[in-house]
Amino acid sequence: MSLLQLRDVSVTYRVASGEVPAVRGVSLDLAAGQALGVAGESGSGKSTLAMALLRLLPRDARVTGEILLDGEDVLTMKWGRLRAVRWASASVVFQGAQHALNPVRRIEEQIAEPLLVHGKATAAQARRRVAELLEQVGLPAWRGRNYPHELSGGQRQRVMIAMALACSPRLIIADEPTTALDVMIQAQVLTLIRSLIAEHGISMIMISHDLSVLASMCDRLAVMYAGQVVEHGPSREVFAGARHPYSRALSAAFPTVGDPASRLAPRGLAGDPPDPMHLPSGCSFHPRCDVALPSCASRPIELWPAGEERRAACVHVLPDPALPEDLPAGSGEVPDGPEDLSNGPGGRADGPGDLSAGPGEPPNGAHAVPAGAGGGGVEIGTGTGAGEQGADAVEHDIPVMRPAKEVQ
Ligand SMILES: Nc1ncnc2c1ncn2[C@@H]1O[C@H](COP(=O)(O)OP(=O)(O)OP(=O)(O)O)[C@@H](O)[C@H]1O
Repeated sequence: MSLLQLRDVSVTYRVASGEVPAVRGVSLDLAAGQALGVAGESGSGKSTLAMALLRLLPRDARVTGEILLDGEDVLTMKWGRLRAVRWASASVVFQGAQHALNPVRRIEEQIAEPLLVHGKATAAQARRRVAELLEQVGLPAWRGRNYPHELSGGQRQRVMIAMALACSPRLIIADEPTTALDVMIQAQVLTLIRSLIAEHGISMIMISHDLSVLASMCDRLAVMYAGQVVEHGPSREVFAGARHPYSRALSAAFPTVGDPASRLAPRGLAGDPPDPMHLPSGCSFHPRCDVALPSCASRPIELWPAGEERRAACVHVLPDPALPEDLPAGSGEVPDGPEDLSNGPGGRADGPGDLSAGPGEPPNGAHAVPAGAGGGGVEIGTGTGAGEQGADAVEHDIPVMRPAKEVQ
C-alpha cells in the first residue's frame, strides 16, 4: 500500500472578496521510500498542498478530499492523533529556516523538543540524539548551544533538517528547502537531504518551482498549474519529455543539471499565471498555450494516460484531440496536431493503446468535470470538530510546525 494517498484534495481560502480555489482536485500516491517532486510557478498551489498534508493551513482554509497517511485520513484525525503523527510519522522542512526556528531558544532545545514531547527519549538520551543529529547534518555538536541568529542560512537549514529527522519519521515534506540559500549552499543542502532520505529509507515530498532540481532529487514529478496537477510521472520522463505544454515550458525555463548547453538558452513562459478567483474557462492553461486548439477554451480536461506510468491533462495526449470546431471549415485536417508537442524525447509518441488503462471512456469531448468540484470531504478550519486547522498551528504543547509564510 502507498504510504501517502491523496484523493481529490481541494483547498479553498475564504477571503473578504470571495473564495480562492488554491488547490483543485489533486490525487497522487507516494510509495514508501519514494521521493515525489511537486513543481509549478509561484501561486500554483504547491505550498498550500504541502501544508494541507499535515493540516498546517490557516483557519480560513477549507480542505476537502482524503489525505491518507498509512491508510488513515489526516483530515478526520482527532487532534491528539494528529499531534502524534506530526514529527513522529511525518515532518516538514520549511523554506526560510530563520523564520521557522524560534529565535530565543537554543538550537539543541529546539531539536530535542519533538523527541521529549513525543516521549521518544529521556533528557539524557535526547542530548545524545541531538549531538548525533547535528553530526548527521554536518554540524559540530557544540553548535547546539547556539541561537539561530548565530548560524548562517545554510546552517539553519541543516538544523531544520535535523529537527525533521529527530523522531525518525517515514515522510518528510520539504517546502522549497533551499530557496533562501545561495547556489553553492543549495547544492550542499540538497545533497545532504538526498543522502539522508536514502540512508534512512524516508519518503519525501519536495516542493519547488525548479523542475531541474526536483528531477535530480525525486523519483516522480507532479507539475501543478492553477491549483491542479497537469502532469505526473517518472522524473526523467516528465523533465526531459514533458507531454503537457506547461511542463514542457517549465522544464525549458531551467537549465538541465549536467548539461551546460541548456544554460545558454533558458526559455521563459509568456504571460502570467491566472488569478485563481478568475480562472479561464476550459483548460486553465489555454490562454498561454502555443498549441491550444479552439476547443481548449471551453473544454476542461482531466488527467489521461500519457505513457506507461504517466498522465497529462492535455487534449494532445488524446488519440484524436480535435473536436469539429477545431477543424478548418471544409477540411478534415487537424490544425496544430500532436507533432507540435513532440520536440522532446518523450514527445507525443504513445498511441491510443496507452489510453486503454484510462479511467472511463476517452475522450474527445469527454468534457471532464473540473477536478475538485464537490468532493464530499471534510471541512477543516471552521473552529469546530476535529479539524481545527488554524488552531493546530498555534497550539504550544508540541513544537510548532511553523510555515515561514505565516510569520514573515
Ligand atoms: N492565506 C491565504 N489566503 C488567501 N489566499 C491564499 C492564502 N495563501 C495562499 N493563497 C493563494 O493561494 C494560491 C496558491 O498559493 P501557494 O502559496 O500555495 O502557491 P505556491 O505555488 O506555493 O507559490 P509560491 O511558490 O510563491 O510559494 C495563490 O493564489 C495565493 O495567493
